[in-house]
Amino acid sequence: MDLIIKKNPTDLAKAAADLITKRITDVLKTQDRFTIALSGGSTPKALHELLAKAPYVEQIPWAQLHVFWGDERYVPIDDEQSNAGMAYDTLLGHVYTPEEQIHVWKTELEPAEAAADYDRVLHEYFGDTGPTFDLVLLGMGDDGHTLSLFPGTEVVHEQTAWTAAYFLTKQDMYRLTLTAPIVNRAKCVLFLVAGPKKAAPLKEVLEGDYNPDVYPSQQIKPTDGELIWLVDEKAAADLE
Ligand SMILES: O=C1O[C@H](COP(=O)(O)O)[C@@H](O)[C@H](O)[C@H]1O
Repeated sequence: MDLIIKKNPTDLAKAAADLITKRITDVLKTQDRFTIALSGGSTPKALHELLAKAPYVEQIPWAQLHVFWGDERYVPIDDEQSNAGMAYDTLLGHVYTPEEQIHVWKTELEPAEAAADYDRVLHEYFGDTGPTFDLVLLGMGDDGHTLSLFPGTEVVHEQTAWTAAYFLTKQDMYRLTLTAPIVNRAKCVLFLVAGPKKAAPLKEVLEGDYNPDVYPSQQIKPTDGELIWLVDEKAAADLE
């Protein structure tokens, strides 16, 4: 595991943009497509906005990207809570990645059907064995959740299925999410974490006892891939 600490959210977004650009260009030297899973939340917005501008917008071969989302709120894409909607507004609406390479969770279906549909697409795309995404971008909530793996939910312990849909009582909404089994087969997982509210959960996730029911982010440990935590100084404040 690599831990990289940056001064503030602006420096963090720039470091993430540099790292992602380098990884995409390096990987595309040996294969013709790059598969990325985006996340939602506040932290990726600044990153997306940066990637949509010079120099990154010219450096990244957008047409070779295949885009998925780690999780989604069960809302229409034009709802302000939609992770895909946010990504289109801040990034995908400003670059050229063919629509058929952008895989949005189908929130027009019933939640369980939307999860089954995404699972089918992912299995068709990656096959049933071997590595999955070239890069998964993740955030971590103040409560230690990542993806839509929230504390105290059964999906945190999913061992087999690649996707799940469930009703998240505390938010009064359905959530659609990838699970640890598929994310842990990624070639690289990059967490982006910023702000003082993340300090206590980050310390527990990285330095505390293993307790994924309370800190679901602890479930993310790629089997063969890299794990990078890119955090700002405020989020890192409690670390040893
Ligand atoms: O609910 C969500 O939150 C997490 C963390 O978001 P942040 O705003 O604290 O950065 C995010 O990773 C996830 O995709 C999203 O659905």
